[in-house]
Amino acid sequence: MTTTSTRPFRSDNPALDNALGQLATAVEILGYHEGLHETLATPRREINVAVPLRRDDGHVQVFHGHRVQHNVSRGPGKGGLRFHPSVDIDEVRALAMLMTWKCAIVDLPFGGAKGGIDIDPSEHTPEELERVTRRYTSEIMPLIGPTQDIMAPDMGTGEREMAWVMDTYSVNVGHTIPAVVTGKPLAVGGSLGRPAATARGIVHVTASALGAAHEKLRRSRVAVQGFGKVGGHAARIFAEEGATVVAVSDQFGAVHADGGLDVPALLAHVDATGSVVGFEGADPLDGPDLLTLDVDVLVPAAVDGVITADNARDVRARYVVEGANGPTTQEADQILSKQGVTVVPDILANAGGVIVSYFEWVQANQTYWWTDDEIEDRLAHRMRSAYGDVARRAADEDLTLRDAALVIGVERVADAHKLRGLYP
Ligand SMILES: NC(=O)C1=CN([C@@H]2O[C@H](COP(=O)(O)OP(=O)(O)OC[C@H]3O[C@@H](n4cnc5c(N)ncnc54)[C@H](OP(=O)(O)O)[C@@H]3O)[C@@H](O)[C@H]2O)C=CC1
Ligand SMILES: O=C(O)CCC(=O)C(=O)O
Repeated sequence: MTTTSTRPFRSDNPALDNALGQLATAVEILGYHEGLHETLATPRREINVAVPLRRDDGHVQVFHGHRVQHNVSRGPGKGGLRFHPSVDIDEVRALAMLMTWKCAIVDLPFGGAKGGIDIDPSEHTPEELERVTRRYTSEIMPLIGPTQDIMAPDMGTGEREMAWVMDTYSVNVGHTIPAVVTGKPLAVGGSLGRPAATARGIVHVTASALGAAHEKLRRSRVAVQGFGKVGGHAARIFAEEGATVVAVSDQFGAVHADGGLDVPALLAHVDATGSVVGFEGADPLDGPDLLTLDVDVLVPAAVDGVITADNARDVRARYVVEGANGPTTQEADQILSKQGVTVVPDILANAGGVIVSYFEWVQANQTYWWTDDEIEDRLAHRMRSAYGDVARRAADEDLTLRDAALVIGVERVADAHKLRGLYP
């Protein structure tokens, strides 16, 4: 199903326009009226804050921070904090909307939220990043909390930043509140399994998608764009599960080995040098060329908007499993669908992270900690059953996996609004 140029709720920002376009598609399939569409398209709460930073050399630079709670009808807002120079309010709105559908698809008692600061972490010392993180947290204090809005890592942030968020919030409240943020270090109430959870979930849904076509993960050839928290763990776990990881990339370039990369050696190379580039035993490749390699599975796990109308026809992978949020434009999605490429959409494929964040929040609220096996089994169950729900809906209604996932997520959120009395 396509959306028309006359659809309501558009944006000049490509990421937000894409997210609004996806919502419009779901609304059209579900036959919702415009008032409900507008409710679902409109962020519930937003805060924009100035984040002045005293640099180590004494001068002051002001960054811009945002936190958007797109929807809270199913529970508190949930979603990551991004540090990237491209962050603006519209990008954060788009990412918050994706979180709403994602949490609903995997049936978590959360709404969707996201935050970000327009800062390039690679240009700052840990001391500067700590001051920025703490100032941002103080500025958005009125909006966040363990029953209001719970942060987690996203691009450019990690366990370290989450510990600073938790500490700043707790110091302001007067006692330690681990459940205000997930993706924390284990020593301050983090959960086993969270660092690799998004990647593990990606591997589970890839196995499910291949399995549905009687194909095996261990016979598949995989390319991964991005080698950070999602892409790095994904490449490692794919290789551990017996798949052949033929290429990976980061912002500096890509490496390719037709017979398969030695992923542990590559991880060690990145630890030592800061990039995949220059890894011995692999050929250099231009970053964008990774997207059009002849592989079974392509995992975009870096930035948004990388598969577009310009390169979608050149994609030779049979499965695109979206580790990143919003890596495929709507036009590209339609091209891939016509080419018979199975796209496992972001809101399903990368939900493993927020699932284990939910487990972390539950554990923090109970102050009782689960084992690795308990977390892994529960993650596997949720990912595989969500994949089953989406695949069944797609088959029953002749939809792509993306449209089926959107329809399930949007419907669950709309049902919550209806049950709470907003709509007859
Ligand atoms: N972290 C999580 O739990 C979740 C993350 N996501 C999504 O996954 C994506 C990646 O997030 P995450 O791994 O956490 O972020 P990280 O910051 O940990 O890693 C990002 C990676 O992308 C690379 N990169 C940046 N720009 C490009 C580019 N133009 N081409 C190729 N690679 C590039 C970076 O390269 P370099 O190392 O050189 O900087 C880095 O390897 C984002 O879209 C995020 O929203 C989704 C669900 C959960
Ligand atoms: O773990 C979380 O709460 C959210 C992770 C995230 O930002 C995402 O799934 O995009």
